[in-house]
Parts: sequence; structure tokens; C-alpha cells
Amino acid sequence: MDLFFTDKRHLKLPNAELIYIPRLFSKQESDAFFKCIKSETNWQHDDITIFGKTYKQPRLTALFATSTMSYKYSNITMDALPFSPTLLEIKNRVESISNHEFNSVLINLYRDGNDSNSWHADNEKELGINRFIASVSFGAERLFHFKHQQLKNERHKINLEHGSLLIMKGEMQHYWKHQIAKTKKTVESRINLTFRTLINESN
Ligand SMILES: O=C(O)CCC(=O)C(=O)O
Ligand SMILES: [Fe+2]
Repeated sequence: MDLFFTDKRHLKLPNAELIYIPRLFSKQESDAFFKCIKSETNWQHDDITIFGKTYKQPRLTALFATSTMSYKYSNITMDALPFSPTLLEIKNRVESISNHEFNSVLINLYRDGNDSNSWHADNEKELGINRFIASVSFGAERLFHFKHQQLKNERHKINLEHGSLLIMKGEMQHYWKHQIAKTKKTVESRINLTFRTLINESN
């Protein structure tokens, strides 16, 4: 189907199913998408409040959707912007390979190894109960860690490569948490796009 779709790993775990495609996009396409998204995006740097203390989020973000929508997490409400042609092109590729439709994408920019995304599950009510999340990575490779919240031996990591797609489905957002940890290694910036289906379209 796709020249660069050379490998696919299917991981069936207790209460979760993951599909990892290392090269959904070629190196050339990925370089171009990375550059384009980095410069075209009006990045937000939000404050988050945890246990009453306010911090700057350790990464930059942006939200896009096919209609007026908002998404709330960690006391942040993000209002979605319309999809750009670049983002639509990526969305179409992800939809055809995953056989799933998405109406929004949350984008993270990890500027260097100091930026991170701490342990969480994407279980906000706007995501509904059938949470199918497609995560595309461009730029520096970072480790995606995930752990089961009850089964202590179920702890894994995947190195998310330039141009890769990771699909998270099943009950994963109910039973597992995931994170992108800080790293002391010198790493360049990385962009991650998580395609989601939000259900508050009428708001
Ligand atoms: O950067 C990643 O690979 C993960 C992003 C993520 O978990 C999220 O935005 O919810
Ligand atoms: Fe997440």
C-alpha cells in the first residue's frame, strides 16, 4: 500500500492493543512535515496547575479540529483551530492506514530533552469510551513508556522514530498510563501529533 510501510508490530497486552509502524512516512516526507509544522504552528505555552501549584507546561502545544471544539485536561482548556493543508494531508494518510476517522489532533513540541509529558492516560470525557488514538512522530526519537496501573510487571517502552505511527486502542486509556520522560541525552526537538475523536462538536 505504501512504499515506506515496511514493518508493522502488533502488540497485544492485557487490557491494551498497540500497533507500531516505524515508517509510515519516508525520511524525506518526515523532514518536510517536521519543518512545516514547526514553523506554521502558533505554539501555546500553557500554565498547568497540579495540587494547587502553577507551572509552565514542559512542552509547547496546539489543537486543531475539523469543527469548533475544545478539549480540557490538567485544568487547561484548549480551543481548536482549523486543520491546515499540511495537517489534513497527514490526517488522510493516518486515516487510510488505520481505517479510522479523526476529527482533531493535539500537537506537542518537545524542544529538547528537558521537555516531557508526565504519566497520564488520555481518558478525558471528550474522548468518549472507544478511545482510538493515532500518534505520529517527527524529529528526534524519544522513548514512549507505558505501564499497567495494576499489573506491576507490565511496563514497556517503544522508541518512537521519525515518521512513525503508534496506534493505541482497546481499554488502554482505562488501565495503562504513558509518558515521555525527560532525558539527559542531548536531543533535538520532536513533534508528536495525536489524532483523536472528540465528541463535544455541538458545544
Ligand atoms: O509525545 C508523545 O509521543 C505522547 C503524547 C501524549 O501522550 C499526549 O499528547 O497525550
Ligand atoms: Fe497521551
